[in-house]
Amino acid sequence: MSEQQAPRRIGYLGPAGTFTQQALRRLYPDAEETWAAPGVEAALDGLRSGEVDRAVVPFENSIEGGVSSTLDQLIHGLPLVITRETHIAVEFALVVREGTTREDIRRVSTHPVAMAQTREWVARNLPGVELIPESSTARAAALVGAEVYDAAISAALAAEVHGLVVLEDGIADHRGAVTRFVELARGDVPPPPPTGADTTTMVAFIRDNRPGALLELLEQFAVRDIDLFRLESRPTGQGIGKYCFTIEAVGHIAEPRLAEALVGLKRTCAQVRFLGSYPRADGVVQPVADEAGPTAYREAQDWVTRLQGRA
Ligand SMILES: O=C(O)C(=O)C[C@]1(C(=O)O)C=C[C@@H](O)C=C1
Repeated sequence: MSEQQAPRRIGYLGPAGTFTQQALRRLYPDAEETWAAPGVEAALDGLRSGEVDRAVVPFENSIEGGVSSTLDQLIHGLPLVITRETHIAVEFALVVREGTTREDIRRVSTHPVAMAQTREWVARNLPGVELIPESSTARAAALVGAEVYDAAISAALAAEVHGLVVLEDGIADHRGAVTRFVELARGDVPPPPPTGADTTTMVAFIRDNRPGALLELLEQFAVRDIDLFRLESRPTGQGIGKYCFTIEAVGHIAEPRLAEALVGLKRTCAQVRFLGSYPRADGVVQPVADEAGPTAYREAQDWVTRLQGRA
């Protein structure tokens, strides 16, 4: 079996009981060797150093948008690529030590993305409590067990894992929130074959900030009939106003239109980082106009080749 089919060891954002662990179980129902990393950065460091062969981390939340801690780790450092994704419905519970009542709660902890999704509920139901961010919802739960906090906002599963009880269930501000998780591999792993329902993720650093620079970048996709479904700017860390763009497009690098768009980006941007082509979790196939399909590209390329007198 190739390395791509059978990764040996898989890292994930731990400890046990995170939503990320649920994503890992969905992606690897029979995983034998897993490693609960203490944070996204540690999980990706472990992947880069070869300690694990794949890492599963949160990437985007339907309420909060891109998970900055993950995006920022992918922008710099040894290249990593996304090879798969999955969506998990996030349902939060307020978990406490046995015997704790609402009146006892002073300090509540959770992951910042979970905090953003439950802030209104907390303000309404636990006015005046102190909210403290932790590296994951399950770590917050573990620290409730260790009596560092009075309550955590986590998956109900985390209560079970860390010897706590659920005081309130279904506490989200917005029903139906979903988090998208990705499986990452080291940058030399080739993309999985195209399925017809694929996503390509990349990061572009524009050369200099001038009028029309972003439009020029977007043109690479527009003229090739490529649908973009997420465009997010992140600071490069190189000074105020220095940003790069995370771009997510419908299609696979094996398709000529996507490959050409990447050629265009590479020519016109200061730097481009390819973050993978992989199957969409929802399997939705978006139709491609005839003139942007592989046959049109092949015919046009053959025509140019003939004109060049090379065929
Ligand atoms: O802390 C966890 O349990 C995670 O898996 C992380 C994470 C995230 O980063 O978005 C996952 C889902 C929820 O939206 C909140 C937190």
